[in-house]
Amino acid sequence: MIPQLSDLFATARVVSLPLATRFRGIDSREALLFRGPEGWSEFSPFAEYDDTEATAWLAAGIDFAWNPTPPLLRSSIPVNATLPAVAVAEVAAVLARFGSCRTVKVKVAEPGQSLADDVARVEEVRRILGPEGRIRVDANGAWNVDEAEHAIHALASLDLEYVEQPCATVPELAEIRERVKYMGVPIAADESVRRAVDPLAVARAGAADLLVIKAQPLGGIVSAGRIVAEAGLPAVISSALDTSIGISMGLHLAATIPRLDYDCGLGTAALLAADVTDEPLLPVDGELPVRRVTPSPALLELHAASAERTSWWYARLIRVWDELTA
Ligand SMILES: O=C(O)CCC(=O)c1ccccc1C(=O)O
Ligand SMILES: [Mg+2]
Repeated sequence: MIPQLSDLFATARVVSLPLATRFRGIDSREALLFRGPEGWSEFSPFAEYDDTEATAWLAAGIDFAWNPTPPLLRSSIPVNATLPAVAVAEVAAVLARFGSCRTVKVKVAEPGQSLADDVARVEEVRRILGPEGRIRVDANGAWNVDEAEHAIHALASLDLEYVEQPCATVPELAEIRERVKYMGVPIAADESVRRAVDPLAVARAGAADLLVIKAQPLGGIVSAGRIVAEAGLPAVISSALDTSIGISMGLHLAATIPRLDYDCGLGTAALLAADVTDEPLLPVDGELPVRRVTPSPALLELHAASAERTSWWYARLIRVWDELTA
């Protein structure tokens, strides 16, 4: 069931949360929050996404607010720390925000940086985690196949759990996966799932060993859960740098997945310098509890987006709701 626009606007609030560390080229994260019969939910497609792409994000937000979740199979979710492409000198301080996580996802291939920067950053993470720590890297599709092969050769001695979206396209993923198979480095697909016309194409092509699954871009808990089941590959449930309310949606998705073989990328509230709740979903001993989140009125007020940005989000909500109900 899709609520009326007036039902959404009855509780809608737009917030702008400062980031502790620049991430994906942004210093603050905007989100539209609203409440339904099941509780608070989030609509936060990135600003540059068009209305068609944002439609799945709204379907997800509505689903989490209006529909009961499927049965929850666990009450706590192991999570990784997420390290933006910061300088070596900043690595320890950023990781400290996540508490003691055994797994770190390191952003690599940042525009304007070199492979040497990536190697130095991953070396520093390995030094801090020790040999038992699990390190995965995420290139956000920035390498071509040769660059990916070169980079994986340079990073492999640091012991990689997997490489997330080394290249942009499914055929490139298939090619790099074949080239590094002999090294035992698995390939994960993220953008090739959440931004693809067909999220199952990458699995069908045999182009990835595992999938990164995000609740909002994949249309919500039920829809994302179906994709995981049909893909038949291990899934890492991750955030889209959501507020604690969006993280809560991801945690509920993670709790419904029959098998969770990898730590989930849901620790990202630690990258925010402020949140909408007095009890943010920050990892403790590498875990997060599966629970809903209610924002604090004072924090909604304190972090309210400007009038101009609020109008922008309201207009976007109207357009995307129109597209969703068309
Ligand atoms: O997976 C994680 O550790 C955190 C989520 C994350 O990295 C992310 C957050 C916002 C936008 C894109 C991405 C990404 O995985 O590429
Ligand atoms: Mg990714």
